[in-house]
Amino acid sequence: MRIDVITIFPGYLAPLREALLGRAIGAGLVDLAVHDLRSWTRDVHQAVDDSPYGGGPGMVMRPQVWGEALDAVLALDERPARIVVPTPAGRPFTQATAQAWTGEERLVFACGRYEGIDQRVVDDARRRDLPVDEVSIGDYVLVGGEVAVLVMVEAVVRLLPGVLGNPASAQQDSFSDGLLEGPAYTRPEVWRGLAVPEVLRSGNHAKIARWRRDRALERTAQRRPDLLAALPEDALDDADRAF
Ligand SMILES: N#Cc1c(-c2ccc3ccn(Cc4ccccn4)c3c2)n[nH]c1N
Repeated sequence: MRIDVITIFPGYLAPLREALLGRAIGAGLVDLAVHDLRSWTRDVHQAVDDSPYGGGPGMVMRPQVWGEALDAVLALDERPARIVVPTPAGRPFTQATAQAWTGEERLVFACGRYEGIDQRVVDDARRRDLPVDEVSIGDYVLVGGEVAVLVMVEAVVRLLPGVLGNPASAQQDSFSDGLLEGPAYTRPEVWRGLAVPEVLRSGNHAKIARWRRDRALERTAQRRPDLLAALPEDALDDADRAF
């Protein structure tokens, strides 16, 4: 997978070259290119924003600069690309989104700042039949799209074959089966008077699996009843319902 990020703060994306993601890049599982939007400005001030039509607070990012930047970056590679625009007004980015994007050959992230990017940039891409997703990572407001791109790239890349040491980790993720993950424990057996639940030390794998499922159901019911309500009919078996 090739990932391109266009931003006025390239340094914000430096963490993508660290740790697990850095190793995925080193192993050739991911190609990452970060581009400074100001490279496509033509004025001495390298202006990327202007006042909003209709008035209102803040500034809006200029369509000319973004249009030229996207055209140029898309032309760098012939692989078909999905354009991703983080925005607080976007559709929710979820584990299902991350899973779906693992099938993409290329993702091009457009990081806005100020009050966002002139809408015509997205409209123009869509009318050229380019796939464009306007997505939000959560119901709070950030200052720009860069942090959202860090989140989304990590969520997608960790699912790519060969990235995680143990692929089962991704299968047992929170959300992967529609439930939150239950509690996890490691040595020592007793810590500050708190013991690891006995069932986890029993060696009885059926009982352990049941206990873990019950804890996941319990935690999901307590913290995210919306996820429980959204589960498909056949997602819970009789043992689950008995819980
Ligand atoms: N994903 C995501 C986001 C963002 C986000 C993403 C991109 C931009 C580009 C500019 N701003 C600031 C801004 C503030 C107010 C109204 C519009 N825009 C962004 C915020 N905020 N919260 C999320 N879950």
